[in-house]
Amino acid sequence: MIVEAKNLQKIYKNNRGIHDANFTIRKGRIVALAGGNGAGKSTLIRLLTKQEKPTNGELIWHQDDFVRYMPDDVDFPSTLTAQEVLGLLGSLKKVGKGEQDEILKKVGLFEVKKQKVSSFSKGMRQRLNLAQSLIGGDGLIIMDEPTNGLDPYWIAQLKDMMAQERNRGATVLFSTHMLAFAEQLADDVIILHEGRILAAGEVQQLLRDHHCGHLEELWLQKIDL
Ligand SMILES: Nc1ncnc2c1ncn2[C@@H]1O[C@H](COP(=O)(O)OP(=O)(O)OP(=O)(O)O)[C@@H](O)[C@H]1O
Repeated sequence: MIVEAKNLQKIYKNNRGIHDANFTIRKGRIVALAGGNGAGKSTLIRLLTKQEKPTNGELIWHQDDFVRYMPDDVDFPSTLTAQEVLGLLGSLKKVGKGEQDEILKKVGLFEVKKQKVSSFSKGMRQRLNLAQSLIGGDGLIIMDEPTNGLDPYWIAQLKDMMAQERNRGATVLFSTHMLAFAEQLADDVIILHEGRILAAGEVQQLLRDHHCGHLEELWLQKIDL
């Protein structure tokens, strides 16, 4: 187990946020944080990445490894090139140029690595965001809506990269509002709705337990309660 949430709460002044969440994230799994707009996915990610503190309850960490993070939006300094962005992170994380180039190849930016980020399309910037999250370490990687701005080819590549991360022992947690995408890729799922956990556990087990063919069916069943 990597992290355990016990009665975790983050309540904003408008009484929205995360209410009393209990879940565990297991090592070596792909975990989807799924739910609609305003469900609480980004709030939970801000708690997991320690950008915010809980109002109540706690996150108990069972490992100290560096958490890699792909935010939902990132403003890279536009005067830097892709190579310079990865170079800066590489020197911080002690990752050599060879590995930086491998990552740039994986995300399809190797050929344009000497171009300034200001010349990049939205999709290219998102792939640079993906690249910076892949660099260094093999612990937990947290991705906030990683498919944002990616076309179908790069969504398929992203899926492969996430599976590769899991296969080499890393744990991948990603948020999505697309339940079908979560179902295709994730081993485990945490389904959020209006700040509360509707269901959490192994995807296939949850589907069997609730006699559902798909997560969407499970979600509809739960929000009707
Ligand atoms: N800083 C804040 N102050 C007040 N309310 C907030 C704050 N951040 C989030 N909320 C509220 O908490 C709830 C959960 O928001 P959050 O951004 O975590 O949802 P989300 O699942 O990431 O949604 P989306 O898919 O639309 O990005 C929403 O009702 C939102 O308005």
